[in-house]
Amino acid sequence: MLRLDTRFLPDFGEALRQNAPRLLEARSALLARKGEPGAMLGWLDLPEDTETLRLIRRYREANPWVEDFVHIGIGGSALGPKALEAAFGDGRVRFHFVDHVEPEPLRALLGRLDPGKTLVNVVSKSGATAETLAAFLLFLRWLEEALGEGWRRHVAVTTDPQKGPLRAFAEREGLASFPIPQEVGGRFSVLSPVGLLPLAFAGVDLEALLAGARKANAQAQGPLEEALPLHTALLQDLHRERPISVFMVYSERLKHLPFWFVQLHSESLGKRDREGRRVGTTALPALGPQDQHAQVQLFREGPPDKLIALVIPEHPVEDLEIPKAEGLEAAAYLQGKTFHRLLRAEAEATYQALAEADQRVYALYLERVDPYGVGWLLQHLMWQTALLGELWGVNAFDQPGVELGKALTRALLG
Ligand SMILES: O=P(O)(O)OC[C@H]1O[C@H](O)[C@H](O)[C@@H](O)[C@@H]1O
Repeated sequence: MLRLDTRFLPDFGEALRQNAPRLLEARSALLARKGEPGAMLGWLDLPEDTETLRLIRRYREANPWVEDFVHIGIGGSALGPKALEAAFGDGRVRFHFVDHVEPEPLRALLGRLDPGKTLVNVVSKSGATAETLAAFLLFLRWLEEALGEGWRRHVAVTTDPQKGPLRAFAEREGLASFPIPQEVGGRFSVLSPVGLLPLAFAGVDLEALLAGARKANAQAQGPLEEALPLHTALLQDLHRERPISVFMVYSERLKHLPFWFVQLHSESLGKRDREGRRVGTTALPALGPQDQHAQVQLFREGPPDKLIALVIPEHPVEDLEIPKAEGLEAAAYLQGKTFHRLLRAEAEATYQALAEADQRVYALYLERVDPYGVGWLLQHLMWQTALLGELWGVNAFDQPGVELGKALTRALLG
């Protein structure tokens, strides 16, 4: 269950009423394109895709020997699974996310792995991303040297269903491969095999994850009063003149989630609109309670250039009591309380303190940090982003601005 709280934004109810026609129009415009080739709305259907789930399950069961899982991919091909594995992985398979090209950590990783017990999963929609291909070549050589012809069983490829160099390679070598549906872009792909395959090896409850995402889909398409993504899209829209959109999550397990959101928000919305104007707000990742001791000073007393969204878990999955001890009177107020109660109190205190400093802040209450709740949150945020694309007149599903950097990298390498 996901719940929006706007108690410190008393003007929001009225704004929602006034903006209802715009919001409903944005949703209709988005849904009207569903099914059109190139509309890139395939992420809407991923939570329903039980066939892919079945294939992934079967592959996981056929490979019980895997002890180390190397996930090679970057951006949308890494950030979602990285966030969810950290949150919900059962630790039985060790995960290694290779979304960089720094030689020292690559060497160190190869040095610690046993090729006979390692599955190398290469993930790329385009099949042509430099960082991903470079790392894949390295791991391919390493597997071939250690295992000879047997290397093939140690590689899985997740890429475009038809196009691209990795698809061609997988077919030629007869490798296990999984499709990223054509109509699903990288940063909207966490519930496709991009996320599902690694998370199956991490022991995550995939059904619950997808069931949560289906709830977000249902809510988003329901009556305006219940359509939460329309509400948070409006909150972001009303504050678009504030250049910074803080995404602060009160959960250690979800510590990588803000980085997934940063790509989703920034790459989808930071671009030129149809009139050529530059639009977008800068997503700033933050974590509670750690950032209470780092960024919250700025959020409270710094310039009023931010909209702050707090994600706050309402209940723990499992709680833990803070023990009592003699001779530590300073901690007396903590003793006998639970850790969740402390976390919640800190979140509420920050929420209130920010509002009292006249900062614009709202909260998304997550019933529990579990796959169901987080599946819901992820799909909610994808809806929010897609709706903002409509409201701001930008195509939320392309990223023309990153192409020049890629071309220049190639040129520099000769
Ligand atoms: O999945 P890939 O095709 O390898 O792309 C990986 C990432 O790099 C690209 O440059 C895009 O900016 C991202 O949107 C994408 O997620």
